[in-house]
Amino acid sequence: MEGDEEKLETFLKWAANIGISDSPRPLQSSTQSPSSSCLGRSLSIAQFPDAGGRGLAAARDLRRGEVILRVPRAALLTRESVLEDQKLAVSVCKYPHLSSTQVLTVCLLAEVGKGRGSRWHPYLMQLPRTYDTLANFNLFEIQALQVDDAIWASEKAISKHQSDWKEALILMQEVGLKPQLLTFRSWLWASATISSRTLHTPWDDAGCLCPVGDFFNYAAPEEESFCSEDEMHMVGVSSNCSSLRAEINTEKSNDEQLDCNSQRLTDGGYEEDIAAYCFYARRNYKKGEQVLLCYGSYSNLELLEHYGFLLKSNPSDRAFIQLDMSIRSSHSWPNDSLYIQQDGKPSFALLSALRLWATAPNLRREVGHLAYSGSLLSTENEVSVMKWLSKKCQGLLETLPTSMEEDGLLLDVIDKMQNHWSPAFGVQMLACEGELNDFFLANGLQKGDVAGFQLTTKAMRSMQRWRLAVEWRFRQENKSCNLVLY
Ligand SMILES: C[S@@+](CC[C@H](N)C(=O)[O-])C[C@H]1O[C@@H](n2cnc3c(N)ncnc32)[C@H](O)[C@@H]1O
Repeated sequence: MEGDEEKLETFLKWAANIGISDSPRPLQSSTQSPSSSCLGRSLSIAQFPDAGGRGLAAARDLRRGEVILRVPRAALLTRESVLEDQKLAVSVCKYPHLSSTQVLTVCLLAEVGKGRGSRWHPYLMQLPRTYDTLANFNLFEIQALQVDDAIWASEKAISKHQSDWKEALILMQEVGLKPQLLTFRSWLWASATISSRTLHTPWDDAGCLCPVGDFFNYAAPEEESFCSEDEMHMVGVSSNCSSLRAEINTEKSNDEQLDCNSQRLTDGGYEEDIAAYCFYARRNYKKGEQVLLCYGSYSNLELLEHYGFLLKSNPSDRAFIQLDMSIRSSHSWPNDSLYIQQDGKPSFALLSALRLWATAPNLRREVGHLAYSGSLLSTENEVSVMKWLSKKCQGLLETLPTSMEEDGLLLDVIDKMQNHWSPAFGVQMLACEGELNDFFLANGLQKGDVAGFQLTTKAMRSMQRWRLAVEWRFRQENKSCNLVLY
């Protein structure tokens, strides 16, 4: 059996043979000699323990806008490419009510079922075995999120996956998937692979699995970058970016080309004219730095739901607060625009809505245009809005079962348990005994088990998801505290 390193080596060789390349210039197939890896000219594989684990590093200094990876269409795993298998295609046609994503999920499982017979076998072999997306959370891990909205989002994610699986089961049985691939567990694995790794394609809204292109870890969009929710996300890289693309041809000088490319609006997209997925450096990188991709703008809860991680510092993160009917009926902002930002400031819409609500009803029409354009209405109005917000956040913090300090301590304890157990932090453990006990109970363990580092792989994975839940609520509490201070 191949180890992880051998699997990766086999995969990179396969990728080179199929035409995936990080060469700054397109390779001519006639002059191309077989290579042992598709990487090494612009990118290399590296480990980034605090920023996504396995990822891509700059193999040399990279300039913003330069092409760093091309993945030909033939390498992409899509519904279309898998359904070249006629038997599978005939079966899929019988179930037109299944969504494109459900069909891609079945396609992925069908390829896994082919084993070495799959043309993507080396790619499939190095995919993660497990995921930490919300749908994979158990009851204990979901409860650890503490905030109702987040608990509800997790339950919704699980029931959606269950109903998708049940609907697709008949197709999976018809195509003769092996019993272990018919299980809900396998469905969850395939769905999480698709949710966290697919890229947008202009011809299929289910997107594609893009070998090597899916090694890029995530960076949140920066304000000055052009990446926006509509333009790009892991399942939504701009479909029109080929029209913005500077030509990758040999006529232009390198510098001219780079200047053009730096005007690009996205850092990746499928390019029809060369039939390849192309990736560009979104900024300058020094050799060895991690090269990141913006999958889109996501709150931490959305990142958890679709990708199974969250960011310590996320400009798109938000905390929602419950608004009474009287507030909701006094403005016309959409509900999802009313939140507290990462820095604890109310969003533009929330502040505007509260300013209107704090105005006497008979005066609202008169000052409406000022409130909607973001203007302060009066000092008195502003003070009452801020007092209301502060009270609301304080109330929210008080309703949570744990305080921010306790959660900070708990995160510290979990980190130590994940790394090296030491009796020295037994005192700390006592402070978070309640939830720690619940973790041990949920995993059928005795507290003593951790002392000898005998936690099972399953318990370690559960601990990782529990940590994500605690960190998520800690960051929510942090926003509310910041607002109180603000
Ligand atoms: C497209 S894959 C990126 C490559 C992945 N690290 C791998 O080893 O195959 C996306 C996954 O990488 C991880 N990831 C990406 N960016 C991350 C980040 N900034 N912090 C933590 N995890 C990240 C998450 O597990 C996410 O679901």
